[in-house]
Amino acid sequence: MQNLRNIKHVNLSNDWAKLDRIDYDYKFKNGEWKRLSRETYNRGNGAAILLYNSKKGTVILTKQFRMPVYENNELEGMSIEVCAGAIDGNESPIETILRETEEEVGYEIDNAKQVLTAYTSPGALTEKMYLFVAQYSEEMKVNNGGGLESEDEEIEVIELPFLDAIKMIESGEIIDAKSIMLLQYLQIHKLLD
Ligand SMILES: Nc1nc2c(ncn2[C@@H]2O[C@H](COP(=O)(O)OP(=O)(O)O[C@H]3O[C@H](CO)[C@@H](O)[C@H](O)[C@@H]3O)[C@@H](O)[C@H]2O)c(=O)[nH]1
Ligand SMILES: [Mg+2]
Repeated sequence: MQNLRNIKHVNLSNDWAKLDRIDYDYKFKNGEWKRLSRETYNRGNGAAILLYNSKKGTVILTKQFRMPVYENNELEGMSIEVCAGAIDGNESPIETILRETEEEVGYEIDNAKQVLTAYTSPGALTEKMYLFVAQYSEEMKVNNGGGLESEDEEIEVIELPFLDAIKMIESGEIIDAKSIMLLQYLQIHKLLD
């Protein structure tokens, strides 16, 4: 890029994920160069999916404790979200989401459609989320979900009417961005009544 030079990464933390301070020269539109720094947290990319059943008018969501939500004093840390997970190693987003759908909510789905991609917090995170939707039915249920014990996950699976989920966005019970985006995607495209 012609307006960027001398990029230097200074690692601040390298534990579960990586936090770097990235120093760089940035050229403003008026031609002035200035040295800037931005802290950038890298925990990889992620994939999320909203399962819906257009015959029953229902969706599948999850509920779990999220420490960052607790830390920000919201809903005792409990977060209602679509099924989601971090993309491991060489996985593709679709491979991740099929695996997470089975682990977290217990469905083996045969078709998932990627409908959106979104940076969840572009001022701070490198994370890009690949967002999917898929139809589910009873026959696709293969286990009770709940997440992996080996990863200390404790995920409640919730099946509820789509319209109730939409109301929960308005009431502030659903406050997770990727989940709001996917529920509104179904609403905009009228995939459920
Ligand atoms: N030790 C440790 N373990 C962690 C940490 N962060 C996450 N984990 C473990 O890693 C697992 C990750 O589970 P996933 O299902 O793969 O990811 P997720 O937590 O659901 O995150 C998804 O949603 C996030 C929020 O939108 C996304 O940021 C993320 O990319 C992903 O899509 C968690 O259950 C937890 O056991 C951490 O800081 N330390
Ligand atoms: Mg998850």
